[in-house]
Amino acid sequence: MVERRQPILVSEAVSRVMNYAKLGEKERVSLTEAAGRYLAEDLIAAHDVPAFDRSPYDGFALRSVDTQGARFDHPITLEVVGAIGAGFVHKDTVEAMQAVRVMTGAALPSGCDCVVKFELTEESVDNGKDLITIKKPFETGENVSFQGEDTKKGTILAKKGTYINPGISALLATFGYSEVKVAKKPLIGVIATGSELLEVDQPLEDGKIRNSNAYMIMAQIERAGGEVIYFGQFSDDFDTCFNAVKEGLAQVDFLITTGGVSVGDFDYLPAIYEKLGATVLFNKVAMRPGSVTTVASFNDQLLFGLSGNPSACYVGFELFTRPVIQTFLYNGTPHLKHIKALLGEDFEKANPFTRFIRGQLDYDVEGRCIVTPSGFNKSNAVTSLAETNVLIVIPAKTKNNERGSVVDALLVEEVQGSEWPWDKVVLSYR
Ligand SMILES: Nc1nc2c(c(=O)[nH]1)N[C@H]1C(S)=C(S)[C@@H](COP(=O)(O)OP(=O)(O)OC[C@H]3O[C@@H](n4cnc5c(N)ncnc54)[C@H](O)[C@@H]3O)O[C@H]1N2
Ligand code: MOO
Ligand SMILES: [Mg+2]
Repeated sequence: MVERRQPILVSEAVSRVMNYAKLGEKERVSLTEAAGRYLAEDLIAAHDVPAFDRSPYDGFALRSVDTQGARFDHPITLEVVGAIGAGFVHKDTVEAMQAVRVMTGAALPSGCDCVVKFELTEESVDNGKDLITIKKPFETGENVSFQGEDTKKGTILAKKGTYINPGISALLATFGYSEVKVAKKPLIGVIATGSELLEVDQPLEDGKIRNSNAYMIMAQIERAGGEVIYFGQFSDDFDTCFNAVKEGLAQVDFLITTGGVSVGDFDYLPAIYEKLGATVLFNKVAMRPGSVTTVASFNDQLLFGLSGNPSACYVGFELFTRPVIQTFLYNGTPHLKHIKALLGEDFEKANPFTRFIRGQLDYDVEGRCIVTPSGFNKSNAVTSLAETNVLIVIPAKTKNNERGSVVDALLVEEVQGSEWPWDKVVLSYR
């Protein structure tokens, strides 16, 4: 007799998995290696930026008070008493009717309170003295980049768990971090099961397919911020798969398998969990694709039994594995980014389960988000995944969802994500 599985709501399944999510360790890496990693500590401004008042232009620093009354027909003349490029400091205090030639980024000489661009001055030499004339008045503070105008010492600039994008790298360098404390990447093992699987470089044979899921999952792990250890593909043989899972588990933080989780004669994962003594958190979720997704816990590890069907495997990873990886990396918003969007075409099919349709996000001329299903969208589809950057949520039992209607959508390529989208995203029903 075939086993009858009891489906649970997607939100309930995610919450069961998240009960086992854990924070990872920290490690120090060089600033160069930190790009693309996640901060393990808040990034706090160690000093004001800029750290001193400076010139934003190539020109002359002077005292605004000296320019009062200057007009086109009544120019005033100042003596140029020094010249500094960026990186240098003019040592004397500038006195009345004096100016200092300053380049962009140079510290504002003491006594000066404004900068006049070269283009607004006329230069001359008289009796060996360098002079400039100015034909309009300037205000105090004009053309000055003030100390702390970019940020003040002590400001929290990025929270721990933030993805280190090029801007964060610039900030880390600004504050002198030659080494950065980042979240250690979780090590995630990948095992593909199935006697039908050919290696990628093997020619096609009758009844066989190339193993695409392993490569898809490895790329998903990397996109989610994890590190992959690939254990290979194994035929549907209980002992072979059991040993692969057992040995794999000993080396990783989390383990993903693909295939063999349903009720078929050669679907050995349920029996493997049993022999291992793992606790199955669920083995049926009210979602399509990916209803067979099974997650089990073993000691403090999680085993993700993703479906063999490519689209189901993809969706299972994004909904259940991604937030666990992102939590490990200290991201407080570990789930897929949730948005509301307009459906780009009619979607007629109804399903007893909530559907996560692979689609593409685009913007119309008014700037609205439009999400459109990507072609062939069955659970066993592989081609539609190539153009997927969003999962469109179609509520259970609804049909004739019309083009232009507002739907929930989850962005798979957005780094920072959502905190807990499931209260807002429509729930699944049996
Ligand atoms: N009687 C029932 N049959 C099935 C049910 C059910 O509830 N009752 N569920 C169906 C659903 S839903 C799905 S999804 C699949 C899940 O199957 P498994 O996770 O057990 O995966 P397999 O049986 O091993 O393979 C399914 C399918 O995927 C292909 N596959 C497997 N591995 C890979 C890979 N690495 N790369 C690419 N493609 C892969 C495999 O050849 C099969 O075509 O079960 C339904 N059946
Ligand atoms: O798990 Mo299956 O994908 O619902 O088709
Ligand atoms: Mg199967």
